[in-house]
Amino acid sequence: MATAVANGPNKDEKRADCIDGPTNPMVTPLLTDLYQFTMAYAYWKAGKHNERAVFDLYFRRNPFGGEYTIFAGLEECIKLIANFKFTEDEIAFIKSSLSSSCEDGFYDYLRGIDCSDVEIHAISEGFVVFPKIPLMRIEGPVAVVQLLETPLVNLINYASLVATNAARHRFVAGKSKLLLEFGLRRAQGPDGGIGASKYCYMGGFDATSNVAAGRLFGIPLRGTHSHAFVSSFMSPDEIIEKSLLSCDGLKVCEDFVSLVHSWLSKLKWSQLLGGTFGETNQSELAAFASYALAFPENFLALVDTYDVMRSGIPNFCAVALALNDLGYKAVGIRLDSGDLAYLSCETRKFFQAVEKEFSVPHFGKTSITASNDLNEETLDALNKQGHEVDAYGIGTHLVTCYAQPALGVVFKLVEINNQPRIKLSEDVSKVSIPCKKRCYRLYGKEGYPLVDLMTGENEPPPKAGERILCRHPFNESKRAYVVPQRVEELLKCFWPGKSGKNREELPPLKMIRERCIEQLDRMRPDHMRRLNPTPYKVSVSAKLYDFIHFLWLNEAPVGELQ
Ligand SMILES: Nc1ncnc2c1ncn2[C@@H]1O[C@H](COP(=O)(O)OP(=O)(O)OP(=O)(O)O)[C@@H](O)[C@H]1O
Ligand SMILES: O=P(O)(O)OC[C@H]1O[C@H](OP(=O)(O)OP(=O)(O)O)[C@H](O)[C@@H]1O
Ligand SMILES: O=C(O)c1cccnc1
Ligand SMILES: [Mg+2]
Repeated sequence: MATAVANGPNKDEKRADCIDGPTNPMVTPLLTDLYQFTMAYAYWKAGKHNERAVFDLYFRRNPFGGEYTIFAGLEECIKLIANFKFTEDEIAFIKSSLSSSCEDGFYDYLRGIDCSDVEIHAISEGFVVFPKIPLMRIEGPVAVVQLLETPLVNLINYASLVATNAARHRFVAGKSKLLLEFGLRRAQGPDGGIGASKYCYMGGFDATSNVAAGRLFGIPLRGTHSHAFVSSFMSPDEIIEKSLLSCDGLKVCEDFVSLVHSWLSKLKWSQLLGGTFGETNQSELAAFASYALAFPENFLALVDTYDVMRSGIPNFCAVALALNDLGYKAVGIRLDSGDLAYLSCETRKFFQAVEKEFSVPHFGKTSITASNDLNEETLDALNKQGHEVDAYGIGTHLVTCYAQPALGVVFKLVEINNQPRIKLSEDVSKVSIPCKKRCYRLYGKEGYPLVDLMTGENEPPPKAGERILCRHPFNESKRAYVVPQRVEELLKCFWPGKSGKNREELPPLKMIRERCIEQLDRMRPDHMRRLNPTPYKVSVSAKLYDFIHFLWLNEAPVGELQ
């Protein structure tokens, strides 16, 4: 074990304490709404800026018509908090943006602030979460925490939305399918593209085509080729370098293209396949042969440029069989148009016939990737029809969150100077839940989470085996006694400020992904189904219920009828 240096922490300890800045350098203290600065000034002017405030960050409704959400984006929030400091340039810009009547003392104040006195409790990233439960509780000097509202909401909103979208696509596709995120070109700008790759991986995708995201986050990279590559070839005569070394390195095939041609003839005249196709497109054959020469160990062909069954599939098989002669195993094909259920089944039959006719073991299992405007509904339709797809490449609908463009994350004041605060609304679902709270997940005897429970900060925690009354926060008649088998505290300290608490580690992305998959597996199936899922119960303790309603009556003016 390393021994500590007398004058402070040793190198390892120092490194553990240092948190890099946000992935996107645009995430600075200026990435906020102007009104956060005007409020900060007004707090400062009123001498209120150091009042201790507690804000909850939460959302009101699960996205995509579902009953669950994946919490994502926390690491980037902590990276912002850890590095929150204004530069002189930024202060000069704020000064130029606020009224000239704002006093200089405010800018001295801004110069001095950071998040060393801010305390953040949060649910762990990758957890399944539900409406109204604080995902993060942010406590600190009111002016500082107010400045954090916009960037924190921004960092959580899309991250959680797209991670949930990915989890939902995974749910429909099934565990055995390979899911590839292909969305960069369609994402909402570079940050949308990078964020989509990170959080789709977190939500259960296997790989991305986004090279920058692969480098930044260590996400596995995968890809095929495009129609342009196929249509860029005119004929097999174009291929100059035709030799290919066998997989074992022991022999050289001097003319791989001729070998491919000979296989194409065998396919055409074979007993099982004869008559299913005639002349295939020769420029496509040239493209496939070239790709195989470039990547003999990773040959995957896009087969729909001209005609899937009459050209793409026979051409692919000819190249794959030629590769097989040299000891290579072709990876598979990608379908990017047409009826994906029908074409995948026909392709599978063709592969199985090739396996049988030419005794090529496992050829029937050659991988079929499908793409083209896929979304939850099309995946579901394919399942219902029956298909033979092994992998999906999904772009536009996944990364743009086409089905729902935003998760309504909000940031509400729940306490100031130890005084609970409430925000009332005509719409009960928008009434905020006051007080600095603790949150628990109560598990039932079958191991499923039963209910999430919010209590006041100082209430005794629920205990396994002890009956506790869980109440709907606003509906008097909805309540239930729960005897939890297990109790899990949800909010953990991710930024201790000056509290002296231990800080939770920020785990690597792969670990968050595993946690997310495990969390989803643990949910009761009726909460997860696509059609009419059962809402998960979110509740408050009896004491908190009484307090909410006391405060509500206290703050709401009594109407007068005339
Ligand atoms: N069997 C199927 N059941 C339901 N939807 C499917 C099925 N096969 C494909 N789809 C979907 O139908 C849509 C077909 O779209 P579109 O008509 O634009 O494609 P296409 O004409 O096949 O291909 P392209 O225009 O790219 O050449 C896509 O969203 C695709 O995902
Ligand atoms: O369909 P998405 O889910 O967005 O997935 C990514 C798509 O991007 C590529 O083609 P692109 O859409 O650029 O061209 P295409 O529509 O002509 O195939 C690829 O072939 C997929 O179809
Ligand atoms: O690798 C692919 O096949 C790919 C990548 C991005 C978009 N469409 C397809
Ligand atoms: Mg497309």
